Amino acid sequence: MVVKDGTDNGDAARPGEPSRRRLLKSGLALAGAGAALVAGCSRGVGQTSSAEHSGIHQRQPVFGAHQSGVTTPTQAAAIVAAFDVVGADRGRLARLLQVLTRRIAFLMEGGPVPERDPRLPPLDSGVLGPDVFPDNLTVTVGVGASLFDDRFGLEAVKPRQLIEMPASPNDALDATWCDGDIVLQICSNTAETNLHALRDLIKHGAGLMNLRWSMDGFLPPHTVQKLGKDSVINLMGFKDGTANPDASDAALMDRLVWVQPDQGEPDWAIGGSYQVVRLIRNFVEFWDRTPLREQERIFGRHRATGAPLGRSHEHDPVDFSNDPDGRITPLDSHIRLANPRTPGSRQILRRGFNYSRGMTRAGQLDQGLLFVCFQNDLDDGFIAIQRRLDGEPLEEYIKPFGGGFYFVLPGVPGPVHYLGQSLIEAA
Ligand SMILES: C=CC1=C(C)c2cc3[nH]c(cc4nc(cc5[nH]c(cc1n2)c(C)c5CCC(=O)O)C(CCC(=O)O)=C4C)c(C)c3C=C
Ligand SMILES: [Fe+2]
Repeated sequence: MVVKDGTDNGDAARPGEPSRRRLLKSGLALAGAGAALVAGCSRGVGQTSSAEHSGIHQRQPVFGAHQSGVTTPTQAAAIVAAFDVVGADRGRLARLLQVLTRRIAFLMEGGPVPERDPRLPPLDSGVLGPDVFPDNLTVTVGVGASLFDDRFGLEAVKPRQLIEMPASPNDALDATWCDGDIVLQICSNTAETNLHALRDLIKHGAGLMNLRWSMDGFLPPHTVQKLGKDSVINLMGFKDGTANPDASDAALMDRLVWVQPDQGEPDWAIGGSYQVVRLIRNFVEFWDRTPLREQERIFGRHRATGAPLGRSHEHDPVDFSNDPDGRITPLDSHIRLANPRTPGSRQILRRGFNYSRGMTRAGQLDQGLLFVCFQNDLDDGFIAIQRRLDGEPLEEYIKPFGGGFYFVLPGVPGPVHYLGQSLIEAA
């Protein structure tokens, strides 16, 4: 069967896809795949096939007040990719946002890939096979400060605190790894699903956006998807995320993460969030030669348990009031500077990943942290925390070299809308 699909290669954009018909079809396809798996092997009650076990059918919501991928429990794999918009035409920018919405909806919902005339390029890269499974995919779209320069007439509707990421004293920022008009945070259960999504979005965005930089991230699979408990293990061997605010608490997320009507932000931005991405190299060979006690004093937590120094369990409360001189937890430890537990110190929602990309020319491992965090107040959130961290002992072991500040667009209310529609219509 040859089906003509609305790709960006000459066909009109169709915001709001996938259609009900496609959803029904994909549901049938998934049901069929499940039946085939059940039929294909004899399993006892309670046993699951490897496909079911791997969560390929897991699906996150496409529509809602907020985009998925911010408060969603962290997936095991990620790509953060930044793009520059081609040209200086607001109509084309709207078209790009429509195309992205349509493709992201398809990729997150999954379904069979239509065949088409083999004289044309195939509709899909094929790297996942003939059916696209959702695999817990989220694609979260943010915009950088550069989108609000004079190209698209959006200057007057820029989020109040959105600026290009300034360099902190320990940074060695490389411009080719920084900023971008648009950022896509692609997360799912597997690196393959993310690569497939990125290739699809690059293909359909061709002529409308160009890739600027891209970084793959991962987490140890056994540390993710423990509902409500977000700590994972970073490449310095420490539990990361322990003190994160509870992302399943909607009222707390409204207070800390999602932009609210009383914040003086443009109306279109309500329901969005400020996102910070930092590409931070870890000098892991040097770290691995550092005594454990020193490592623990640098972070202010025990490595094996994640417990605060002097305590036994990861989620034991942190209390600096009985340790004013830093005898237990050094005053310049990472957690004490990041969150001194004084009135006015504000929490952020961290959602980072590890990265590893081989070795440097100097023969060292090139590993680090793809740091990501969200907040509804950038000045009181990341910027205030980073200022307190400037000069911390951890700096001897890390070197931030890229990333950016972005604004995550509000969610898409339903199938007839598209990402960033409120922004385009506010201009
Ligand atoms: C400016 C924000 C932060 C940057 C940049 C950052 C880099 C960074 N962090 C770790 C490892 C850990 N961080 C931990 C806690 C922690 N980190 C930040 C902020 C930044 N970290 C905050 C706000 C907190 C929470 C503090 C608290 O409330 O107690 C921890 C401890 C465990 C945890 O709570 O997550 C670790 C470990 C690395 C390796 C790193 C850069 C490479
Ligand atoms: Fe940290």
